[in-house]
Amino acid sequence: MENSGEIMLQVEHLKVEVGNEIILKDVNLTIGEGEVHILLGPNGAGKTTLLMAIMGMPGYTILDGRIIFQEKDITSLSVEERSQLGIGMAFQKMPTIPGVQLQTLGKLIVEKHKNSISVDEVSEKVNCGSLLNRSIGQGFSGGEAKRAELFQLLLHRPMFSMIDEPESGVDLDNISLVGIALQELFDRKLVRKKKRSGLIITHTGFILDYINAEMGHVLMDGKIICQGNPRDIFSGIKLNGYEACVRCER
Ligand SMILES: Nc1ncnc2c1ncn2[C@@H]1O[C@H](COP(=O)(O)OP(=O)(O)OP(=O)(O)O)[C@@H](O)[C@H]1O
Repeated sequence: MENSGEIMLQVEHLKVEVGNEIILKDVNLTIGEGEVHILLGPNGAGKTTLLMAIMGMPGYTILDGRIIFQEKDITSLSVEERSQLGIGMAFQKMPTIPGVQLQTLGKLIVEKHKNSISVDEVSEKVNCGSLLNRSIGQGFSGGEAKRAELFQLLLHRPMFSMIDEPESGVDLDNISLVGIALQELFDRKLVRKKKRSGLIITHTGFILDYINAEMGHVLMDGKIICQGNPRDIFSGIKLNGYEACVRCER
């Protein structure tokens, strides 16, 4: 992946409240065009909160700071407006929509985005064929829900994709499918040289075997306390735990 030097997303001094608790205190993050960044941090650190706040989900109140996407201040825009600008997300827990089949949603996304790629083509990539005529999310196992989320994201192909723990609940047979699908999502050669970017939460680092991520960030205590080469950060954490990140604070 190349970086043209243009900034895709900038998060400045972000302070976010969820359910009367301040979860993010002062988050700063810059992601360039064509870059994929990895977000690490212990359970409860606020990784999902950061993604939800960038997406503009209700319940994630921004008390201070700004979110700039492709030079536009999106801090007060709705989820729909952010989605129209090119921000998309695969959630950690898939929402359930009884009565709406996954393939119906897939076809709507294809129509809306006038994609050349078909529902069947994408469902094959993430092994979703058997889920297409089921209600979205209803009774899906953890791994099925994760693959269905990626199915929607691959059809949507946003300029900026956020993915919350793509590996969680996915079995060993399907994990390489997920890795390859994400590799393709960020492959600019396949998308008319558009420099798509992403932010991926991972606990296992599996995605680093598939995507040459530019940067890793560690979120702890409501702030990004460490950033750098994702592989170095990940192996440091594996060896010494997140407490070593607090001491390191590079
Ligand atoms: N509605 C809520 N009310 C109160 N606290 C909340 C609410 N939603 C989330 N939290 C708290 O916010 C903190 C951050 O949660 P978040 O899901 O962002 O963490 P995370 O880093 O993604 O964790 P994990 O690695 O376990 O997925 C947690 O302590 C969580 O309990």
